[in-house]
Amino acid sequence: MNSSVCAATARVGAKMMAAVTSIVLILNFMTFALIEYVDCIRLPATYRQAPVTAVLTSFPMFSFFKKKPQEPAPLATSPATPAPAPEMPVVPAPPETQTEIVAAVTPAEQKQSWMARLKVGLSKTSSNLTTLFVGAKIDEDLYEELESALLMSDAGVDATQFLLTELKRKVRNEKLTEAAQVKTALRSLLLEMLTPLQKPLVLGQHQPLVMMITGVNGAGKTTTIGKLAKHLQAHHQSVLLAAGDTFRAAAREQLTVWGERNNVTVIAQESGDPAAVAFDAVHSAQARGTNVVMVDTAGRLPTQLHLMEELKKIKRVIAKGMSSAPHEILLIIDGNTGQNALTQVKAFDDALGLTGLVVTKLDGTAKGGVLAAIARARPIPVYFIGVGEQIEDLQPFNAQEFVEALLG
Ligand SMILES: Nc1nc2c(ncn2[C@@H]2O[C@H](COP(=O)(O)OP(=O)(O)OP(=O)(O)O)[C@@H](O)[C@H]2O)c(=O)[nH]1
Repeated sequence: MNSSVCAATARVGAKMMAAVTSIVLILNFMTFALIEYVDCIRLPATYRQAPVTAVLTSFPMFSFFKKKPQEPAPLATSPATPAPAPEMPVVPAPPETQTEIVAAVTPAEQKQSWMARLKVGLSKTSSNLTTLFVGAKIDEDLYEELESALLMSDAGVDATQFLLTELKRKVRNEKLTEAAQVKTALRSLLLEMLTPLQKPLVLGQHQPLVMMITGVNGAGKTTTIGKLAKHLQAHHQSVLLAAGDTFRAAAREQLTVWGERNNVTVIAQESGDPAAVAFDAVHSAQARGTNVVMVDTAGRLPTQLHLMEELKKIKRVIAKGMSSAPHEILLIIDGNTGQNALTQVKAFDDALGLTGLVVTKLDGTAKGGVLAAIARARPIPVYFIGVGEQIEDLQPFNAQEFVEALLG
């Protein structure tokens, strides 16, 4: 009897303990939830949305350029917290602060995927060039096939003839007997030809470094500006953009909104005078101590002479704002335009005195040979080549990598 009373009491006690423990747990949970809620409503709305904003801004920005902004963007915008504008004299940066944008910053895996994409981009030319050496005899037929392959790769008549003549000479002088040896000889000739185009964009020589970005419509100017701005920021350079494409509807707004999202100041004006926008941008960069100014310009054909005159005017007006500027005048070339790209290089160089080229879209139907044509006719440095729309798809031009992608 006593033992059964004890057991019953123990069971009742255990149930009571469990009930008390549950109540305490529920109370704890409610208190914790209440504290979280109170904390949460005390935070500013923007902070609570921060993760969402971060996700949005971490998306590739390039598709964004072609989208219309949801709301009209303000004209001259700065990053969310505008940098103070100290009155800074314009002095050249000391040499030790000079830096080059080089591919060395690319991590190994990224480098591999870049090479893979470059190879895919140039695969058409590469397969045309490499298959003709397989099991071939060194004779006129081989040279004729090589001539066709080079012409089809957009190398143009002059570069093709030059390569063939030099190759025949090499074969004779070095007494080459195997097709594979001829291929190796071609590889070294191409490398010799393209190496002079490999020059890095040097930063830190001017404060600010002023770059004018030009090109025909749709060549990839705005996209390249976006990618370059990111590269420059990665090299610890502050960047200011001048929305000098006052022609294409919404170009200014797109650049402005992109600038806001990426903490890059954008100078824009309603006036529609690109030279005035560029002038303002240079002054603003001097006042803020910004490292690099990139002046976007509207796309134009070299045959539109009045528009080419407008470019010359932008250049002159920039020089009024800073006598040594513009320090870089870049032409953006669509790699798919074949020999027409060479015509563009010549025309823009004659009008402006180009300092560098960026060849975009080498991932499409591009054949790559146009670089050989440029090397022969106008060896202007190719600072960057692009194989896609992501930031990492724009990389400094490296002749060795390029030849490897073409000839394996
Ligand atoms: N596949 C590929 N597309 C690219 C590359 N670079 C740019 N593009 C695309 O090319 C199109 C034109 O690029 P934009 O940067 O707008 O060209 P733009 O020269 O500023 O054009 P306009 O302002 O009209 O003169 C866009 O759809 C870009 O996403 C590239 O390397 N590869």
